Amino acid sequence: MAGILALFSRLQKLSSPPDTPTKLPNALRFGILGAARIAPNALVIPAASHADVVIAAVASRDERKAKGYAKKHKIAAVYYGTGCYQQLLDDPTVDVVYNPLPNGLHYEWTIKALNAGKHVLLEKPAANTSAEAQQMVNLAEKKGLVLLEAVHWSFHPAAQRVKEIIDSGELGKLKNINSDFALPKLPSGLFFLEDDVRFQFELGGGVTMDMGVYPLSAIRYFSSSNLVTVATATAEGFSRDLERIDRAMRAHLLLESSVEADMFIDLGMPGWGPFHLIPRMPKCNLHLALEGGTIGFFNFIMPTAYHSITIEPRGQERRTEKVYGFEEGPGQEWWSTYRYQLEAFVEKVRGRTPQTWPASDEPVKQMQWVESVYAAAGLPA
Ligand SMILES: NC(=O)C1=CN([C@@H]2O[C@H](COP(=O)(O)OP(=O)(O)OC[C@H]3O[C@@H](n4cnc5c(N)ncnc54)[C@H](OP(=O)(O)O)[C@@H]3O)[C@@H](O)[C@H]2O)C=CC1
Ligand SMILES: O=C1OC[C@@H](O)[C@H](O)[C@H]1O
Repeated sequence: MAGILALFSRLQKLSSPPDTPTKLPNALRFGILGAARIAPNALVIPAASHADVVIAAVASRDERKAKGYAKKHKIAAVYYGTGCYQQLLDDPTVDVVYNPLPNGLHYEWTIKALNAGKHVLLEKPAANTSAEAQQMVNLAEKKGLVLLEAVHWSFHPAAQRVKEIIDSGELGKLKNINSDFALPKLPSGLFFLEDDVRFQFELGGGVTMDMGVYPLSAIRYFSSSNLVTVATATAEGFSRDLERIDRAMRAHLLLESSVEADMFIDLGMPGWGPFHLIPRMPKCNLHLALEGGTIGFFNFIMPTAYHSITIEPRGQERRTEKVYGFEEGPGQEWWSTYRYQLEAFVEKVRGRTPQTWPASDEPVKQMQWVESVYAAAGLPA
């Protein structure tokens, strides 16, 4: 019962932070490119509990959408119509650009934002290709600006606790990683409709671009290993663009230090039973096999709502951990992965040392791995 009450309390605080400090006079001013669905959860709500972040501007191609979004989220400056994204970049009062545009536009608008002298919080995946990602990383470095690909889950204390257990050596050497992230196809189209940006090739669609980034980054993070090769990859095409867009992907990866990994991702798992009418449960699991036992990490992508870390040393009793905060470090148990990520991002922009920070070539590796999966599956990058 106490667990259920704690869960509801966290969920309530996730959408409505209990701590909304007065903003600092010189707080960082963020501008959002596009009235994207993800921006409220990934930035606007987390910003409410950060004294050093103001959501100052939004740009949307559609005037009504722009004004409605700005009103709903209390954003003072609104740009709309043709050229609105560039107008936001030209706004001298904007310090940081949040780029949640469709994947295929990440490169263009991040390069433009960096050239306009803005720091960039960039939605995943960073770009269309690893060559583009490399150019973005190089430009940010040259300009002395912060560029972060929003791989938010790795900022959460639960993810870091799992890594700590692996690195402690308690269970010996890591041998195998299995990672699933899959959502059901629902008759109502509750998750993704067929015209979603995720299914459009020209906009950088495909499940490996969209969801693949999570298992692939997790495999890299927990193994601390580079990719040797994608041994096999099998795609299931999206019905309207079978040859170019993957709705689901299964891949088997061989890594350095003899670690092997499997990933399964799906943007719309068909239901089961008569006429596939019974929806499947969403999947979001990590399973790690080590020489001396296993670790299961359930819900590694949205751990704030609920997660569990199950450690099973061979021949010994299983134990379960749940980690909603750092023993020493920033955070509250209701902080979302996005809030932990924002904390680190602001620390970096302010020239302080964040609790954690990815290596600067992470977005490049990310795209190399995505490219390798597509190549192995015989699909165009
Ligand atoms: N970190 C996370 O947990 C998540 C990350 N994402 C990432 O965020 C990004 C956006 O996803 P999501 O919010 O679901 O997408 P949406 O479709 O809701 O938003 C994308 C925005 O891009 C703008 N846009 C510009 N050009 C186009 C175009 N040709 N077609 C469609 N939209 C266009 C639109 O803004 P406007 O019309 O207002 O100008 C639109 O609102 C993706 O990169 C995705 O991978 C998504 C979900 C979760
Ligand atoms: O967190 C997520 O879940 C569903 C995906 O389609 C989305 O883009 C991703 O970031």
